[in-house]
Amino acid sequence: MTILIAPDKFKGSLTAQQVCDEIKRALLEWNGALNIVTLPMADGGEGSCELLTSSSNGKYITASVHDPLFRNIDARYGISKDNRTAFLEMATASGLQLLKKHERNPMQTTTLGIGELIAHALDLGVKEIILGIGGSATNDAGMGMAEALGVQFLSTEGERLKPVGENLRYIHTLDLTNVHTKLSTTAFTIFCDVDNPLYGPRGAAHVFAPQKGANEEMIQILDEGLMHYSSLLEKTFGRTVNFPGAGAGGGLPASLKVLTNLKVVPGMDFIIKFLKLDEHVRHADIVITGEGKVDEQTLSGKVVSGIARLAKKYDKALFVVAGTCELPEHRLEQLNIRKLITLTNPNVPEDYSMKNAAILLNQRIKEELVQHLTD
Ligand SMILES: O=C(O)[C@H](O)CO
Repeated sequence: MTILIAPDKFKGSLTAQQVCDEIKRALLEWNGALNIVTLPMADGGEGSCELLTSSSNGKYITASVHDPLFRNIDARYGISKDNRTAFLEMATASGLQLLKKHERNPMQTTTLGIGELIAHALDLGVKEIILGIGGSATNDAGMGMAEALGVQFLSTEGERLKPVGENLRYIHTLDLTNVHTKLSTTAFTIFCDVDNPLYGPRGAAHVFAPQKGANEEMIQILDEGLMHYSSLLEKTFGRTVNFPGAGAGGGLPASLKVLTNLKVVPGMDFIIKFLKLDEHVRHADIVITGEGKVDEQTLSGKVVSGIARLAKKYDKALFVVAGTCELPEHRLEQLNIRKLITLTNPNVPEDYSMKNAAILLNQRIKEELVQHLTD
């Protein structure tokens, strides 16, 4: 029997690799003859750069860049073994996790750092850049990133503007004289965690700026800035930049769209294709996936729903392991799960379950999954 184990991380307690290892150990303790394939997963968000780098037998490169508040930090990206492809995650250089809560302010934050990482990879001579965006602290529509790649943003008076969200509304001209020469010859793919447009009620400012520290007044200013920048880019380059996904990462895809030959794809679809997951699921008899918390978000393009889609396509029995499940039974039906196994229990405090997730996982697999397979 071939069993595929392809879970996401259990955020705050186990990495995807640890979840794989624990499930595998429990199953082999039951039956050492099982053929087990483990594939630690990510959905395009946190952990994707590691996933893509390790599945390409790649290595990591560290560069000194600027964080969202222009402070120096070291950030890393992956590069494939053949040095052809670089794998970057926006959040490593421009992410919310780099700021303390009181520092969050999308009027003053920049994507300069992720642009510097891109420039570093271009200087190394990669032919392809794959960039995961989301979890950002910014709403500058990629202005900082573009500046790191050689664009200068000028005001009506011809003065250089600092690349932060607040200044989008003041951009009058883009000076492209010193734009990085490799931008036009390098393939760019962005994978996004959301499909929001650049501006408007579902745009970057209205939907994501509040979590980055914006109040109502800032949201209005940022949204107007995005609208202004969008029409300037359309006039200058003749390309539409208010497309689905342009509102991800504080609007960064808008700038990349006009500077490169950009492809924008949903994160999970990209990972499924990159890891050839179709093949793995097709060859398995049983598929096990999971994540820390199964909830409404699980149903919209996360690892569990992506794997569930494939299990359904190839008619494979699907088992889901979760720290907790907050979805009612009828919402779970669409995932077509043979059995859902949860680690938490109403009588046990959540932090106990989080701390002891590895032990609990081993126990539950033996008690519930093995039991089910034996029956
Ligand atoms: O970074 C952000 O703005 C959100 O994660 C949506 O992409």
